[in-house]
Amino acid sequence: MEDAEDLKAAPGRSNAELACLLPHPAADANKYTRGHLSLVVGSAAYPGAACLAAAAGERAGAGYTEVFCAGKSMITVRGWRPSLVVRDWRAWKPAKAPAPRPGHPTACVIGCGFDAAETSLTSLLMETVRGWKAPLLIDGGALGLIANATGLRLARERAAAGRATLLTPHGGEAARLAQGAREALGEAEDAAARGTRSPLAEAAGALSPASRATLVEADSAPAALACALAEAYGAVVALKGPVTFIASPDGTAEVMDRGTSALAKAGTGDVLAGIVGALLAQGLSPRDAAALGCALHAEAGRAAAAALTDICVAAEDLITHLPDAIRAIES
Ligand SMILES: NC(=O)C1=CN([C@@H]2O[C@H](COP(=O)(O)OP(=O)(O)OC[C@H]3O[C@@H](n4cnc5c(N)ncnc54)[C@H](O)[C@@H]3O)[C@@H](O)[C@H]2O)[C@@H](O)CC1
Ligand SMILES: Nc1ncnc2c1ncn2[C@@H]1O[C@H](COP(=O)(O)OP(=O)(O)O)[C@@H](O)[C@H]1O
Repeated sequence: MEDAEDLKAAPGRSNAELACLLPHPAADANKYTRGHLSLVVGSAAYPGAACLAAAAGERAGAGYTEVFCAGKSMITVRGWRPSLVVRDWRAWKPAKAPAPRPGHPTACVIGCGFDAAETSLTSLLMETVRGWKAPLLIDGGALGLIANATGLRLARERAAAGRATLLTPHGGEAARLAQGAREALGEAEDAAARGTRSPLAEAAGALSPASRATLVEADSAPAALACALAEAYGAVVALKGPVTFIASPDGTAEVMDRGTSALAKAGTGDVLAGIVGALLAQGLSPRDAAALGCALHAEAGRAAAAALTDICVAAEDLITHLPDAIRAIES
């Protein structure tokens, strides 16, 4: 990896490059071949996040959209959109799900509407990080729950097993992930001082000096922070903000700067997670799913602002205007 000062994210992709990735259904498609999206979302405190992420995922092309949520959230999610398949999250068994097979892509989104203070959700998350074989997108409150030495170790074990992970933090969540990586570095140093061998110590030892420096600093630039988190957690990281940086564990990064401040409203991140998760569930790589999903989200924000003004846009409007975003990218 380059020195932190030298880090340059590649410019955003062109419409032509993105249009090639759009997952139009094949003539012989059925709901299973189009992609199965499982969302583990929506605690009792935040049923709305489940509604937004799931509806966005369905609209972004997933053939079968299944929501696992708190029992108290089920009625809200069912009432919001009858086409969603809604289950209690006690029925979520990530390790028992079949491995993805050719022609039947699948992915999971976890964390929209999790409360990071709700530690009872930690086992649900860690079981998923450990057991879910297909691509996994971690968002919202789940990012706070994975931001520790155990979470980092499990994320790295997924990467070592060839299982894809995508993290979608906002600035506050990215700061927590960096704190978790610092905790892991500290534990690794303690283990090294004791002469104990541990996977965490080896992982921390292998971290590039640039990433180490970025994680230790309090105010790292977002591009460098996205790259350092990607390397530390072994995941693609889309660090959201007025400009979004998409970084991969190999040290490459790209910018997505199509957004609008009309997007600065509660729930727009849940919509993004649903869109990107649906693209993963339709077989795109994490890097391509993040690049296309973030661009579609931003274009939907622009289309919604054109129709409604940049004052009036709310998260639901992005779902309504997703077709305009697809047309903008195809034009
Ligand atoms: N309708 C709903 O049900 C909604 C549920 N949501 C869910 O609420 C949970 C908590 O998410 P929150 O983001 O509100 O709370 P967080 O606990 O993640 O964020 C709280 C703190 O993080 C920092 N922060 C937040 N956004 C930031 C940003 N964009 N840039 C820099 N720092 C930032 C601020 O210091 C803020 O006080 C998540 O699981 C999320 O999915 C939210 O997405 C809002 C909508
Ligand atoms: N000023 C801005 N300009 C462009 N995009 C923005 C701006 N503010 C927020 N966004 C986008 O809106 C989304 C907000 O996500 P997030 O903070 O996770 O919201 P929430 O947690 O409420 O769902 C991100 O995709 C982010 O890039």
